Amino acid sequence: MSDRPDPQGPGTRDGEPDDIDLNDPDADLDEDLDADLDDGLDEDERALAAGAGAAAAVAYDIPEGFHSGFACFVGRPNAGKSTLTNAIVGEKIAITSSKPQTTRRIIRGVLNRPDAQLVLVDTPGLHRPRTLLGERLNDLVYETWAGVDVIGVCLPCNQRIGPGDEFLLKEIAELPRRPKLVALATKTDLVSRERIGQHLLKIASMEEQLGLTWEAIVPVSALTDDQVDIVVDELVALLPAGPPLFPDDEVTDEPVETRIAELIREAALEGVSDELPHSIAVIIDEMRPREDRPADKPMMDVFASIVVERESQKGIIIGHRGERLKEVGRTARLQAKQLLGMPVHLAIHVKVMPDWQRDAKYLNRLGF
Ligand SMILES: Nc1nc2c(ncn2[C@@H]2O[C@H](COP(=O)(O)OP(=O)(O)OP(=O)(O)O)[C@@H](O)[C@H]2O)c(=O)[nH]1
Repeated sequence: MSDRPDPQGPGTRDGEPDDIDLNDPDADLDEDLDADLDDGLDEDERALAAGAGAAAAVAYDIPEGFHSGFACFVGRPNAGKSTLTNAIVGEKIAITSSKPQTTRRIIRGVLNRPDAQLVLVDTPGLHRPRTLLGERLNDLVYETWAGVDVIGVCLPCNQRIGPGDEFLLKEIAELPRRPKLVALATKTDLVSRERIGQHLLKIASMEEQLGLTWEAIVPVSALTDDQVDIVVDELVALLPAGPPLFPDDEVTDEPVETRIAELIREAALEGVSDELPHSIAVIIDEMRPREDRPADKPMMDVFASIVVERESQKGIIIGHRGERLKEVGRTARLQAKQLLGMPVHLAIHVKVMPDWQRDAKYLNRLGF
């Protein structure tokens, strides 16, 4: 797993952004802070985790028979991969959205158990590339598949298995080093037991049809938390023996700026349609603790940009009299507050990077 460049960083603002301050800066100031801000990592552990990344084993007392490794979920757009990742890790790490193909980044979630550490990687969906962004995302997917120990193939019960699923599995079957495969019949809450049964039979028949082997076939609903624990058991059982790869108090190695950017993008995606979801990216321009705050009442200033591809899209994001952008800001601010454990002052600009999905310079700047 290679560490990708951090897309965030101060000083990236340019152009003539729209600047709408969405905050009532004092709204949160008097609330008691109940979150513990100390993440428990000492400097050495932090350096190890940040510098050496996944390759580094962290020195702990490792019980006999400990297993660790990487798993990822694949499946057609909207198959429920991100939702399942979140259900397993138990904290919101990957954004979920009803829009297909909104997962763009690789995000690792780390599940720690006494006997094992499971590192989950969330990938973009594989699709026919129409832009440079599409090509780069596909490369990222193949790279991820080649590096994991187990792939959970998500086949939603409420949709027939079709050419898209078969294409995906053929691609996996052709990998030079094929990870172990587990079939996951997702979204069981949406269909009858009879339909689940038929779906499982169809999944089983794919072994022969495509020349692959399922190590397990598990029906699961991430939404109602039905059988999520069984999915974890099956994935863990397929990991190689080895020490933990990350400190055991770390849920994800995503930089906090990236997580906040994703929260803003998720809020911005709510209620937009057609091509717009794919045109939205978010940059954190700057994030710094407010200076004049008492030590026991810290506050974070976050300056972010929502990037779109065309002027007309800017208007949609901002909405009538800025109402839509205000709502995006409010939603994202509350979630960022929860994530950081302190009040957040969030200022969002909307700016246009014309056709950024096709422009190498913009893509580099956005971290793709
Ligand atoms: N009823 C039901 N809905 C689910 C379940 N899992 C996911 N969903 C919904 O399905 C939609 C897509 O879920 P995601 O987890 O974003 O799907 P994804 O496979 O990561 O999608 P992409 O990012 O497009 O690849 C969302 O509206 C989820 O709420 C489930 O177990 N049951």
